[in-house]
Amino acid sequence: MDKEPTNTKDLEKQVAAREAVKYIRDNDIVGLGTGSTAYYAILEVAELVKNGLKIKGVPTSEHTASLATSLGIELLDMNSVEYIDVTIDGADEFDVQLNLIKGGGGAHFREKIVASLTKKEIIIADAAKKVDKLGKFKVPVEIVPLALNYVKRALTKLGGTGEVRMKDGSPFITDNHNVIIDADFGLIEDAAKLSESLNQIEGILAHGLFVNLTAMVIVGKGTEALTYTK
Ligand SMILES: O=C(CO)[C@H](O)[C@H](O)COP(=O)(O)O
Repeated sequence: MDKEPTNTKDLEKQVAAREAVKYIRDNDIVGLGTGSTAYYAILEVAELVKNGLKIKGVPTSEHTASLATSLGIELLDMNSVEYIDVTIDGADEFDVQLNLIKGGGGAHFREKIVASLTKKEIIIADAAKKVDKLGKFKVPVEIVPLALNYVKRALTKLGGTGEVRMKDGSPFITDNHNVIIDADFGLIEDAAKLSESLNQIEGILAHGLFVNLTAMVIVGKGTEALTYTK
């Protein structure tokens, strides 16, 4: 990925990232998201650290951990913190309630734990991610491979259809050594209810519906940052 944006969408991601890092304070523990938008936030955090800001980062994926380390950001394991002050992450969709679909990059399990530990979860996105109802983007469901067929049938019972995510001809394997089904539930009328139902299915490690975890969404629009709160 280029450090400097080469198109409007990336420029808007950078604008949102620059606005989001304004919420970081000295000595904060900072959750570091995953994906092409969170990438710009990590670059901004690294720049601030270079200029003297003292923070420790908690990564949401192996990829983010290596990127952050390579940029000189000191990291903590999520098991070693009781809370995280601010997390900056991306999303695949968000609605006016600031509920999200995440997991396009397959990192939603760690992203959800980090979000749950976080006092201020800030989502950065480009304008195209805002929807009236979640669900055009399929809901990523991370599944322990042994339970794949059981979970597939349980998803069908809930009205979800979907295939195992593939990469280069083989199933995509997450950082936690699991597989993902991208489940299509159509447009989702009640994200909280669907989230609860998915939480009940044994064999699902985490799904990509994030309900009531977000404090703020920041969207880059041209050179301006628009902030959505509840
Ligand atoms: O949830 C995620 C990864 O699991 C990402 O935040 C989400 O997929 C958005 O990615 P991008 O910023 O590249 O559009």
